[in-house]
Amino acid sequence: MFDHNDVFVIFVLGGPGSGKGTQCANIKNDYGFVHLSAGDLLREEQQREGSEFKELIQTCIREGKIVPMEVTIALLEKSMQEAIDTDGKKRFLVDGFPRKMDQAIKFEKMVVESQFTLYFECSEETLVTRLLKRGESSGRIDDNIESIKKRFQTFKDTSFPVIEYYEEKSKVRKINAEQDRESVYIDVQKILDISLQRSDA
Ligand SMILES: Nc1ncnc2c1ncn2[C@@H]1O[C@H](COP(=O)(O)OP(=O)(O)O)[C@@H](O)[C@H]1O
Ligand SMILES: O=c1ccn([C@@H]2O[C@H](COP(=O)(O)OP(=O)(O)O)[C@@H](O)[C@H]2O)c(=O)[nH]1
Repeated sequence: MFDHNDVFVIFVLGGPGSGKGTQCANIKNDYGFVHLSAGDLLREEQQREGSEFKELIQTCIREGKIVPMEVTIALLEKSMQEAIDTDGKKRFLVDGFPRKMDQAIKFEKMVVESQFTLYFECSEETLVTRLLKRGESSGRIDDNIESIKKRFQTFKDTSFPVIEYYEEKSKVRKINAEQDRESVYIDVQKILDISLQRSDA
């Protein structure tokens, strides 16, 4: 368990293809955050020789389902500890997580409380266009129309309630992710500049 006064975590949420990874790369560059994508960590674990979770992860990702939280939380916590041990880095973007209420509760109880959630809001029409385009080169088993529809359903039924939960606690910073990449990043920077100043104070 980390102390939230010492380890600073921002959750980055939004529908599939809303630009979470794209904007996290910008933030990592300019603000020195460690970027931890839950989806990337799961894909790495799925490729890892000897992993007992290979099939479970592959099936969940293809079907747009949420991998049981124990697996994802263990991967996130391990990566956080490694970043702290090797670089002394203590600011984390946790991208694409928590996607289910049980994950949110467990992570904040067992790992660290989040500062706030950046929420990239975008229409399904825009998301589907971006994901199909990404699918031309991503090689991802879930960037096809059948998986995309399932991922949208999971987002609405399972992940959106997490955003509502944090909204009730006034811990959501919403961004219009419909705009071009540069405009989205301008809005991201405005939010971060205000929030980081506050936390430095
Ligand atoms: N603002 C934007 N406008 C148009 N395309 C975008 C924008 N942001 C990201 N993309 C593209 O859309 C796809 C999904 O973005 P990505 O950052 O991978 O989203 P996520 O991590 O939320 O799934 C990628 O191919 C990315 O290059
Ligand atoms: O905490 C997480 C994050 C991701 N995933 C799985 O990984 C997939 C891809 O997630 P990622 O964030 O990489 O991509 P996105 O769908 O947001 O484009 C999801 O559909 C889930 O099946 C999961 O099970 N738990």
